[in-house]
Amino acid sequence: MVTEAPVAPDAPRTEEPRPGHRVAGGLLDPRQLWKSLPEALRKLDPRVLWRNPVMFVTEVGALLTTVFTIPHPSVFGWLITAWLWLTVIFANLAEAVAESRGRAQAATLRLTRRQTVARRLVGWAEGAPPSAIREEEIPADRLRRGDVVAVDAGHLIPGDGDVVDGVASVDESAITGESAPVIRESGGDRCAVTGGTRVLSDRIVVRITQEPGESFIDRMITLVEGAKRQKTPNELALNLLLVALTIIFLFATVTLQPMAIFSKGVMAAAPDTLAITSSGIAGVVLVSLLVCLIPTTIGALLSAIGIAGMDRMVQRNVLAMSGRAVEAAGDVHTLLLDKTGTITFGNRQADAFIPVGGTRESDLARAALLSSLADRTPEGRSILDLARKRVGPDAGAEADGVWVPFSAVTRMSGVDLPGRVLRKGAAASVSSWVRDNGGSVPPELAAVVEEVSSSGGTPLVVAEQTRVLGVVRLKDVVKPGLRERFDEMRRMGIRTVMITGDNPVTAKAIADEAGVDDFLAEATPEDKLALIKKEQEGGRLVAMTGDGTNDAPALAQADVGVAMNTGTSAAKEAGNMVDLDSDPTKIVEIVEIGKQLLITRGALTTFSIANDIAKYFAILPAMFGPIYPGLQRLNIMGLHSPLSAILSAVIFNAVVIVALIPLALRGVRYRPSSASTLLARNLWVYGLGGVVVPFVAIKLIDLVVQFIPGI
Ligand SMILES: Nc1ncnc2c1ncn2[C@@H]1O[C@H](COP(=O)(O)OP(=O)(O)OP(=O)(O)O)[C@@H](O)[C@H]1O
Ligand SMILES: [K+]
Ligand SMILES: [Mg+2]
Repeated sequence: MVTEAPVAPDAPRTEEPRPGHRVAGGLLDPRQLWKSLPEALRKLDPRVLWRNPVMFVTEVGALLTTVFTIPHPSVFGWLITAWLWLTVIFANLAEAVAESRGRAQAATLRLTRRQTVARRLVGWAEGAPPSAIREEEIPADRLRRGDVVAVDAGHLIPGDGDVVDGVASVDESAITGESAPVIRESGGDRCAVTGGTRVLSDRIVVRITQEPGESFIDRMITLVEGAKRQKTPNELALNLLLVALTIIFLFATVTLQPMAIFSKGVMAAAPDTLAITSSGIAGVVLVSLLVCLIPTTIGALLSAIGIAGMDRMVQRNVLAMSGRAVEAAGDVHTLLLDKTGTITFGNRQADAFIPVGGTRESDLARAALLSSLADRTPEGRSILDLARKRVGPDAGAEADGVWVPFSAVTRMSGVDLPGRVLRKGAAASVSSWVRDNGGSVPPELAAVVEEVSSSGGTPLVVAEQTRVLGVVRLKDVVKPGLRERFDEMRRMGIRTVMITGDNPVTAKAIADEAGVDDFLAEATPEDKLALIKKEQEGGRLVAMTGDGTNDAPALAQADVGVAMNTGTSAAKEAGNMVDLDSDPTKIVEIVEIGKQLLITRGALTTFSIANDIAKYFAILPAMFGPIYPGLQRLNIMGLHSPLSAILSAVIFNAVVIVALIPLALRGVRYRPSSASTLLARNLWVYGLGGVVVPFVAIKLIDLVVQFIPGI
C-alpha cells in the first residue's frame, strides 16, 4: 500500500538576485584597519610569514636595518627601520582585514549550529508498517550517515539529509538569509534539507547524508573563515614569479655594489652627513633599495585579493568550495544549464489528460493514476492529484503490484499489476516500449505530443502493454529575467547551452523562450558528461548549473559546478559551488566575480611592477647624481637630498599598500566586454599609473621629510 502525500504548493522563489544582502559589503571601514592590527602583528611571526616570500624578505630587511642601526644610531636609520616594519605590518593588515569579514560571518553561522535533539526512527524502511518502527531521542551530533529521523512542524532539522517521506515547508533563513519558506519533498530534485533549518508545517522523514562534523554549516564556517584556504595554481605561479623577481633584485642590489659609489655621492652632496657613520648607513641604504625594488605591493595584497574574491561570493549567497573554482569562473567559455528546476521553476504539474485512439479520458486518468501510485517524483504526485479529481479520491486503493520507479535512463515509470502492465514516460521511450511489446502507436499521438511540446510543456505518454492510451501534459514555467542575463553572458563571450532529458520540441520551445544559444535534448546523464568533456577539449573551461541527482556527474566534471541549494545532496556534493538562492542566473554574477578577481590581480601586479621600476629611476639620479653629474639632469623631481630620496621612496612603498587595500578588497570594476579590450584598458590605467604615481608621490613626501633634521 502506498501512502499519499499532498501535492506541493508552489515554492516561493527568489526572482531577482539580491547582491550583498547578507553583509553590507564593499567599502572598507577605516576602523576595521585598527581592529585588525593585533592580528596583523601576530602575523609578523616568521613561521607564518615565510609563506609570503616577498614580505618575508622585507621582514628580514627590517630586522637587518634594526641590527645595523642599533650600534650606529641615526635619524635616517631609525626612520627607514620604522617604515620597513610598517611595510610588513601593512601587508599583514591587508590580509587580516580580508579575513575579518569572513570571521564575523562564521560567528553568526555558529549561532545556528544549536544543539538539538533528534528523533531517530529505528527500523524505518520505505513502506514499512508503523509497528516495525521504533522511535528514540538522541543528541543531533550523534547522528550518523544513513540514520533516519522524523521532524515535525516547528522543529529544527537535526542534520543534513534527503527527505524520504512527506512534504513540508522549511524556513532556511538561517543559511540563506531569505525569510520566505521553501518546499522540501521526497522523491524529486527538491529533497535535500540542511541541518539547522526549521520545518514550518507538516512532518517529514529525513535520511541523514553526512557524518558528524561534516555538515553543510560546518563546511560553510570553515570556508568563510578561510581557515583551510589553499593557494590556487594561479596564485602559486604568480608567487613563483614574485620570488624570481625578488631573487633577481637581491642579486642586483648586492652585486652592483652601489654603496661605494653612494658613499662618494653622499660625501659630495652633503659633507655634514658624513658625521653619521657611513658603515651603518651603507647597510640601511642597501636594504632600502632592495625593498623598493622587489614587488612588495602585489606581494602584500595577493592573499587579500583571493580572500576578498571568496568573500564576494559569500555576499552573493554563493559558497565556493575552493579558490580555484572562483578563478575558473572568471575564465569560463561555455555555460551548461539543465532545464527543469534551473531554467524552469521545476515543479512540473500535470494539468491535462489527452486521450488518443478512442480511449476514454477517465480510463486514461485511471491508468495514469495506477502507474503513478508509487512514483515519488513531484511529477508523479501531481498526476495522482489530477487523476483523483477525475476518477474519485479512492481510485486505485486496492491496487497491488510491482512498482517500476522513474529513472532518467529509461525515462519511464509504471507498474506491473496482475493482468495489467502500465507505463508512462517520455514519448520516444514509451512508444518504443509499446512496439517492443508487439503493439503499434496510433498516428494521432505524434500531433498531440508535438502540440504539448511546442508550448513548452512536457508530454508523458501513458500506455498499456501494446496500446497507447494518451498523454499527460506537464506544465512548467520559465523563470523570469533569464533572457537579459543570457544576453549579458553573450556580451562576455560566453556560450550558453541548455541540456535536458526532455524531448527536442519541448527543449526548443523552452530554449527559445529563455534565450539560450543552443540546447541538447533527450540527454542521459552520460550525454551530459560527454558534452562537458567535448566542450573542455582544448583547455576551454566549462561551467554547469544543475540541481538533480542525474546532474551530479556533470557537476563534478565541470570546472565550475554550481549546485542549486534546492537540489539534491548528491548534486551539492558533486559541485564546487552551492548557490543558496538557487538562482540559475546567479552564474552571471559568479563569472563576474571570477573575472573581477583575475582582473584585480592582474591590474595590481602590473601596477606593482611598473611602480618598482619607476621608483628605481626616481631615486637613482638623486642618489648618484652628485658623482655622475650626467645623471643629475635626470633628477627631474629635484629631490632634497639622497637620504630624503631614499626615505621618501621607502615611505611611499609602504603607504601605497594601505592605499590599495580598499581596491584589493572591493576589486577592480568590471563591465562586460571582451578580454582584449579589458587587458588593453588595464595596461594603460595600471601600467601607466604605476609609472607616474611614484614620481608624484615621492616628490610630495620629499617636500615633507626634508624638514626632518639629519635627512
Ligand atoms: N515521474 C516520471 N515518470 C515517467 N517519466 C518521467 C517522469 N519524470 C520525467 N519523466 C520523463 O523523463 C524525461 C527525462 O527526465 P529527466 O529528469 O532526465 O530530465 P528533465 O527533468 O526533463 O530535464 P532536466 O535534465 O533539465 O532536469 C522527462 O522529460 C519526462 O519525459
Ligand atoms: K617594492
Ligand atoms: Mg530532472
